[in-house]
Amino acid sequence: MTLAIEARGLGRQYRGRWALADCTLSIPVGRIVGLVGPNGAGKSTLLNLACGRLRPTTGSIRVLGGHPGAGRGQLARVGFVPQDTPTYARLSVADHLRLGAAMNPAWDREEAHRRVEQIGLDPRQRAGSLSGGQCAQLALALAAAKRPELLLLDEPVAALDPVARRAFLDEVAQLTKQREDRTVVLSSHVITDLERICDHLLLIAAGRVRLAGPTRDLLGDHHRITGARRTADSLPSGLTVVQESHTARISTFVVRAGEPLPPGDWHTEPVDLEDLVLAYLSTDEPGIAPRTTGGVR
Ligand SMILES: Nc1ncnc2c1ncn2[C@@H]1O[C@H](COP(=O)(O)OP(=O)(O)OP(=O)(O)O)[C@@H](O)[C@H]1O
Repeated sequence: MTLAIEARGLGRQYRGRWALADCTLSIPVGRIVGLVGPNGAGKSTLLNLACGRLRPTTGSIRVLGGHPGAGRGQLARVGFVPQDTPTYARLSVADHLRLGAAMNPAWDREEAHRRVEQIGLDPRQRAGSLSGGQCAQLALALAAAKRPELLLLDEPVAALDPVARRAFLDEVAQLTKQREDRTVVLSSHVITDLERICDHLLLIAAGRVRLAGPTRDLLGDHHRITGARRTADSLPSGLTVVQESHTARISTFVVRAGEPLPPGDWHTEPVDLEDLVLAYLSTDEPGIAPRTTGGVR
């Protein structure tokens, strides 16, 4: 099976400091991947490694079976919109479309014009006079019209107003419906946005992969347990305790379980994506990691 992204022991240093370390992951083609993590976690670094703008310090990364950025063929298969959505200030919107058409063999002219019209941009307007949100939308329209097999979007909706954001996310979902071998990776801090469209989660914290997999499986595996105050050791064995909190009388745990939890004197409920991400990020302090229970089942 060809993977959209496959990394083995991938690491990247900036001036001797690790931005990403020992990153091993596999992302199948055809997924919409939500890339999440706190500020400075290494998300942009990973996306830059995947498109070939950065080279690894250690390990390897393959994208659609090839080396990132290796030659025109590979570049044509991958679209990347960085966080700062670069456009050419002195060129007009129409110039950008012409440039896109000249540089991309699979350019979809109709799609590009449709998007620019939909966004309401004046083709004669120079990019330098567009608002931040309009610039971001132009960059996204260009990336989509390139019709890449893998689209990497670094916080694409951060600058968009709520209506534009919703429309954009719907368009991203459409992109993968149009072509089932198309993969989209988008980073965002707004988990509810990701929850709407993503079917795969990649959670990075402090330069390391903390959680990865199909969202449905991850949500099915995790539960919130609430009951009378107790220690994690009194829970059934084999659970991974991701997060725990206690009041004087009540204990709450977010746990990962490979199979359904046995009945007990506690209340069990599912978690949503935001609960899950926050639970993993709550264990982000050095030395605190999820642990496995060893109690009697
Ligand atoms: N060009 C650079 N030179 C030095 N350090 C860098 C450089 N780019 C990133 N870093 C550092 O690498 C780490 C990871 O940064 P990165 O931009 O990948 O994080 P991020 O998860 O995308 O963050 P954010 O959510 O804030 O955009 C941070 O500590 C950052 O300061």
